[in-house]
Amino acid sequence: MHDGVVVFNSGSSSLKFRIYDKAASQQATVLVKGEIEHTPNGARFCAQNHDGTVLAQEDWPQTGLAIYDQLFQWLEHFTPKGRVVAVGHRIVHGGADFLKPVKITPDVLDKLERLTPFDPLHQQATLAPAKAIAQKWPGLVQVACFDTTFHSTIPKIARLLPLPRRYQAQGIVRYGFHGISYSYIAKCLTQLDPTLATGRTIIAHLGSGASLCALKAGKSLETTMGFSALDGLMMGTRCGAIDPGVLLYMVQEEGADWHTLVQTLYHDSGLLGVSGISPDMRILRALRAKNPTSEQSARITEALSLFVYRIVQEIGALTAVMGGLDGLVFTAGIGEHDHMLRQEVCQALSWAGVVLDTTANQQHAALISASQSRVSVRVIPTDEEREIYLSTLALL
Ligand SMILES: Nc1ncnc2c1ncn2[C@@H]1O[C@H](COP(=O)(O)OP(=O)(O)O)[C@@H](O)[C@H]1O
Ligand SMILES: CC(=O)OP(=O)(O)O
Ligand SMILES: [Mg+2]
Repeated sequence: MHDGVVVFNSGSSSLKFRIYDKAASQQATVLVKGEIEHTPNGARFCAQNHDGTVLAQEDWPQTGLAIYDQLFQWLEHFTPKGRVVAVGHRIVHGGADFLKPVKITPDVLDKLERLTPFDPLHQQATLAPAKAIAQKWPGLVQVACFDTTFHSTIPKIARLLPLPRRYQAQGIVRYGFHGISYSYIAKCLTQLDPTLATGRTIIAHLGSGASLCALKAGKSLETTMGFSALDGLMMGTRCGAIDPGVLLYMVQEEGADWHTLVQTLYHDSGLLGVSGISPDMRILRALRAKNPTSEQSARITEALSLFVYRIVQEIGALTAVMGGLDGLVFTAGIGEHDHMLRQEVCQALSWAGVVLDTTANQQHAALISASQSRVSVRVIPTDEEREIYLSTLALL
């Protein structure tokens, strides 16, 4: 009989979950892993055994909170022999109060809920499984791990926003996100490439949400997301950093209220907004390949070019902050799988001494820079679930 630790990693386009074998402790042995991808008609659910055997592959009509009932039913059905001893969660915003993982209590839940205005897209969504479990199994130990934790090393001056001081007192400062992923990659680098781990490396977490982290001597020195997960790079449905004058225009000329702004900036912009088709890189690439000369493909090309342009621009800014660049790591859905995107970014970085090994890149090799490249370029699949598991274990 195995004691299991369940991990939930809610992202903006998916909910990834894992059951770890607690008996294997630090080895982080996965018993079951699965994912719920949000689709326009509901959700696509899949789960696999530790050996890759498919346990389920289903389309669910449920959306929102109803997904958790369905998922818990599946998990309960699957784990009657075992015992779940703890659940670890990715929570996006820890604010100023939560600087490291904590056990979830009603008071902690309450404080985290109050950070919802800081991140209307994720905070409620990442708290939802924790709240549902607290209701269903009130005695079960739950641990919150935060995207913001890894960035607590960012210098004070880089945290400040040049606004009137009263906003700083309200917590309106820069936090940074995707820190669970960056923490995992930083640890991988110490094993894979100690020179990069102690040098100046940019990690590009390019998924549905996207950001860059300037890692200097293993610590976060700067990152492209700031106060909220809306800042920085262009993303699947988010615009990233834009001139605040545009918001003033929307308010004044279109009468946009808070709801309209949230919808436009978080949900209707980015790759989706510019292509007018989809936020999903796989869909955009496939449509363009099918009919390269269509008007639709021209819009897709423009969206992809802007996506690359913003990454290159921000890599330039982070390189300046670090005083140079020794390494570049691609990770998350797009970073791990889209070799064309990596090639375009690397080509635009030849000024920084990046030379790509195109064959290694097409094969998604671990090291994709050529031997003469001044900058080592790597692809490291992220594993936020493992990071959450180990933090949860540490608090048990
Ligand atoms: N094989 C692939 N090729 C290109 N892009 C991909 C591929 N697989 C996933 N993606 C991109 O990655 C995104 C999901 O990334 P992920 O890191 O899982 O996001 P999140 O954790 O925010 O849900 C998808 O929306 C899609 O754009
Ligand atoms: C912080 C953030 O943008 O997360 P995600 O990539 O899951 O949307
Ligand atoms: Mg993610």
